[in-house]
Amino acid sequence: MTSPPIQWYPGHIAKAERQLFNNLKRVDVALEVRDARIPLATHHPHLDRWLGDKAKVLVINRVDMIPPELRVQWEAWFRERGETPYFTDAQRGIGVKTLAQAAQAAGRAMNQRRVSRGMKPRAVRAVVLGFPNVGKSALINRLVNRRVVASARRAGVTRQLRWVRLGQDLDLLDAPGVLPAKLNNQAAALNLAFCDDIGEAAYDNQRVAAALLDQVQRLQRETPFIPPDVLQRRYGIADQTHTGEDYLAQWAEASYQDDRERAACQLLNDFRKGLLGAIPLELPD
Ligand SMILES: Nc1nc2c(ncn2[C@@H]2O[C@H](COP(=O)(O)OP(=O)(O)OP(=O)(O)O)[C@@H](O)[C@H]2O)c(=O)[nH]1
Repeated sequence: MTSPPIQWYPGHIAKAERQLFNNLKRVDVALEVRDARIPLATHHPHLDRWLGDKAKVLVINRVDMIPPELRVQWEAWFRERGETPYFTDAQRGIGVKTLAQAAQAAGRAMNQRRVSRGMKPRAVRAVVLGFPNVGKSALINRLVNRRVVASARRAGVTRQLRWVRLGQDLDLLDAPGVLPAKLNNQAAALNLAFCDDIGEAAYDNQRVAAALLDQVQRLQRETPFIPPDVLQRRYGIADQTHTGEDYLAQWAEASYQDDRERAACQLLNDFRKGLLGAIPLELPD
């Protein structure tokens, strides 16, 4: 039996979980950042339990990497499920102002509780959370307007954790919380690997690249969101006629003297940088 294409390092996961809980203790609101290409795979199934009664704001980042019509569909899909998604392009700062307002509004309940207990209202404390590479740091930079100056450290806060004041009523932790990988879903894990959102995992580039090609070709056949010639335009080989593995082999032979590892890395890199265009890998059901 062959091993699954993705494997995690348990030590890294334990460390990520410890850091995450450490961050969560200190905040009122979590901004959960997902990747618009794979908004389901970038959700951690335990997050809502970990958050308990803390407020959550759902951020779908990299909105520039999916077609606009799909954004409309995802928006409706999340709203049907009682969630309000905030779409952002953290690289260009799009949607970030609205997001900051939503974070502040989400923390209002905390202040109402304080006031009802006779305490003074205080600034809402927020943290940005998400899987590796979904754009957490870019989003923090945009939220703080690239001001890297941090406000005073609070007592009891670990040395590395600093708060940045946004406007009058919102304090943001200047370091994001990284969600640990979930272990038991290889289909979601492949999506994370395609997008490089998986962090400390070991995987086989050639199998992952071939699986990406299979998935792109399936979505080309089944949906209007991926142009039928997206691979041909870049690699010069017709799209629909091969399995992912055959496609990779043929392209490696034509362009890389049969070096499939190089071809696989190039393909993954092209996809991750958006060089194949806006290619979503998940669609709302
Ligand atoms: N096209 C596009 N690229 C983005 C967007 N947000 C972030 N990026 C890019 O994605 C890459 C990763 O972004 P980071 O902000 O470092 O992601 P992160 O979640 O902090 O990553 P880790 O530190 O690995 O957990 C960078 O090259 C960013 O410029 C976005 O909305 N659109």
